[in-house]
Amino acid sequence: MNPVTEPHDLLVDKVMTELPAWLPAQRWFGGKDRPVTAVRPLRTCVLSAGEPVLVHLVVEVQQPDRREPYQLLVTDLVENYDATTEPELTGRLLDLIAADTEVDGLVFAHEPDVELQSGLRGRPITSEQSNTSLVFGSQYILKLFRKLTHGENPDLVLHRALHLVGCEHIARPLGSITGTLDGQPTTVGMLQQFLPDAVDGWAMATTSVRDLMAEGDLHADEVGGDFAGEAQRLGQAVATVHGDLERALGTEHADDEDIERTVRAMVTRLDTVAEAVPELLPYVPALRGAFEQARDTPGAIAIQHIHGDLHLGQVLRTVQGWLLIDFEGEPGAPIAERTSLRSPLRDVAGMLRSFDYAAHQLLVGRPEDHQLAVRALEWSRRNRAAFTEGYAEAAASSVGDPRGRGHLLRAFELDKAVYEVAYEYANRPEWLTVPLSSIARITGEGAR
Ligand SMILES: Nc1ncnc2c1ncn2[C@@H]1O[C@H](COP(=O)(O)OP(=O)(O)O)[C@@H](O)[C@H]1O
Ligand SMILES: O=P(O)(O)O[C@H]1O[C@H](CO)[C@@H](O[C@H]2O[C@H](CO)[C@@H](O)[C@H](O)[C@H]2O)[C@H](O)[C@H]1O
Repeated sequence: MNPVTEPHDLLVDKVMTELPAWLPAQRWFGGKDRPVTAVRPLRTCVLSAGEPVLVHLVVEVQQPDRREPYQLLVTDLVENYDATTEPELTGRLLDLIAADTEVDGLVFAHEPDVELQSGLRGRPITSEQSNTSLVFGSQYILKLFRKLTHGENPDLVLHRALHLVGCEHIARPLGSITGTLDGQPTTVGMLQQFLPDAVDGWAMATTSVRDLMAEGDLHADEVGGDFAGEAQRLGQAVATVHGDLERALGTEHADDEDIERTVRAMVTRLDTVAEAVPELLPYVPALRGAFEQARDTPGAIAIQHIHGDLHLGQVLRTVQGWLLIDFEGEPGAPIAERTSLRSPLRDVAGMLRSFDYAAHQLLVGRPEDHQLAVRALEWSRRNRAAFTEGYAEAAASSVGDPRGRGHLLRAFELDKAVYEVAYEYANRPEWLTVPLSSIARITGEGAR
């Protein structure tokens, strides 16, 4: 007699056949620039066996040059099988975390001293991101990491460490979901305090840029939506978080070997990206020169745990001030790099890049508009200066004033721009001009 095929087995079989076509259409899928050659299931956890079925699935996505694990939550309730869009179903995840329990090898836990309200529905946030986040009531936000990295996710590790030293610029970590990847316990979800009134820095900054662009004869400091005061406070917040990370997890000084490794990594990334994106090729010699100059930075270079992918979309303005979110590092970088000790100037560089992005994204599709280009540069310079000023005011002694670190800061900024070239090429090709035009400006004009 044939064994009875359970509804969840049928569902998983159907999902597996559709994934090669479905995955590349998802914003969070990191391999959109190359074909999916196969998808195979790695681990299945049945959270509900029927009416409707809810299955947590870890799959390995195979592409010509890589094999990467991704997390999915699937159901037979909706046609595309994606359960994360179904608030009634995702509420179950919060209930399991609140109950501190284990289902089929998936461990749901709340943080010590945290008592959670259960019975809430989990609605997905609408902004398009690298992961999928669900909001429960006005209290909690659960991030389901899409591409999985073995072990504890740095987002959870750094949030916990910062919470323990009383950091005021993060959302409190409240719980986690841990699965298993190749036998290693691996974070698949993180629950945090949700700030319902928060506005992200990108929305605020681009509103300010639009205000300036709309006022033909006013300068950035004269228009109502001037952002410089916020940029300065943001600089202070970032420096404070760096100080808190240093207190929580320590700091070291980079030796010659560390610096050499950093320069080599920047050059290697440049070569890899230039091979894939021909538009970058004309800038390779100047970029290589800028990376090699980083060796000449005078004085000791402090290294520590940092945010790793800091930009205006990773900071939230709340009534209490600025919060930093998403300490996962660059989604495209290897985990060893994302968890290594690095100069906090990398975060400063990331944020400086972001001011440049906010100013110049309005020029996408209208590169000939000289007047707008001048105004964009004015906005960017004003806010970059305000941010750096704020950072210098609050920086702990080991980090100090970024303005005294010209070569290094410039190299980090250009390295980030190279990363962005790869990111835009894979995700938003029409935005490729944003990092490319910055590279042209920075390498053409020298350090600003
Ligand atoms: N604690 C929070 N309170 C309010 N909104 C949040 C919070 N954490 C994240 N968000 C919102 O969710 C979005 C995605 O969060 P993020 O951690 O950056 O996810 P991803 O890793 O997918 O980029 C943010 O841009 C922000 O708008
Ligand atoms: O998904 P994440 O937020 O972890 O980060 C990735 O996506 C970002 C875009 O959403 C990308 O950031 C780049 O674009 C931003 C504007 O959309 C800009 O503010 C950043 O400065 C720029 O780097 C980020 O690089 C990528 O890792």
